[in-house]
Amino acid sequence: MSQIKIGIVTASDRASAGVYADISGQAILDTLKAYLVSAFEPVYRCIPDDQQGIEQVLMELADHEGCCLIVTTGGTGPALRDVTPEATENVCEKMLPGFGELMRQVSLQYVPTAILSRQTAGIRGKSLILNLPGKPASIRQCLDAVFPAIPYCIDLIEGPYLECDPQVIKAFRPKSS
Ligand SMILES: Nc1ncnc2c1ncn2[C@@H]1O[C@H](COP(=O)(O)OP(=O)(O)OP(=O)(O)O)[C@@H](O)[C@H]1O
Ligand SMILES: Nc1nc2c(c(=O)[nH]1)N[C@H]1C(S)=C(S)[C@@H](COP(=O)(O)O)O[C@H]1N2
Repeated sequence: MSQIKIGIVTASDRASAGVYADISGQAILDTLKAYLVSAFEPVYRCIPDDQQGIEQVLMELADHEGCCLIVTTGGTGPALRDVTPEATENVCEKMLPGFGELMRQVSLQYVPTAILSRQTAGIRGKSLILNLPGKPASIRQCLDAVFPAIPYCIDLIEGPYLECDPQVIKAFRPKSS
């Protein structure tokens, strides 16, 4: 059986320069480890908020590393250097706007500034790319909301079968008739 690979991409000028530790990238890894019973290999990158650089990393993780899921953090807001959604749209063939809609809706329970995130998701080949905000606290809040739909989405794009720990998160797969 081939190894399940999941990409974690932190887009942050300061984290990539070592000004602060990348707590959000680590939070994504910790959350995925808590959710998944399936063994997976994380493929991690921490890079500046540069659109071309983000696009290159997303393409590398999707096309060469074969990640079935790539979770990004940071660069989703309105600041001049926030370009992660643009990079995501540029490399994806299909967008899945429902992910961003649900994450913003849930995030509003925590912060009124949730509406400032342009976070989205899309498909490149057999990879699902998902944007999360940069704030460490947002990682679990957003993933708890959307992760139940992710294993089935990966089934639909012919990726590996992701098995979750039902005590932690319940994956939803519609019954086949
Ligand atoms: N990867 C991260 N690890 C730890 N803290 C983060 C991370 N990203 C953001 N934060 C925290 O959230 C705050 C607001 O996020 P902001 O969007 O400004 O970060 P950023 O995108 O990393 O910024 P920049 O790219 O300008 O360095 C930051 O000041 C920092 O305290
Ligand atoms: N769940 C959650 N969503 C959130 C936040 C948060 O703290 N928690 N921060 C918001 C803020 S303050 C901003 S500016 C936007 C974009 O953040 P980013 O540019 O770091 O991606 O995400 C928003 N979404």
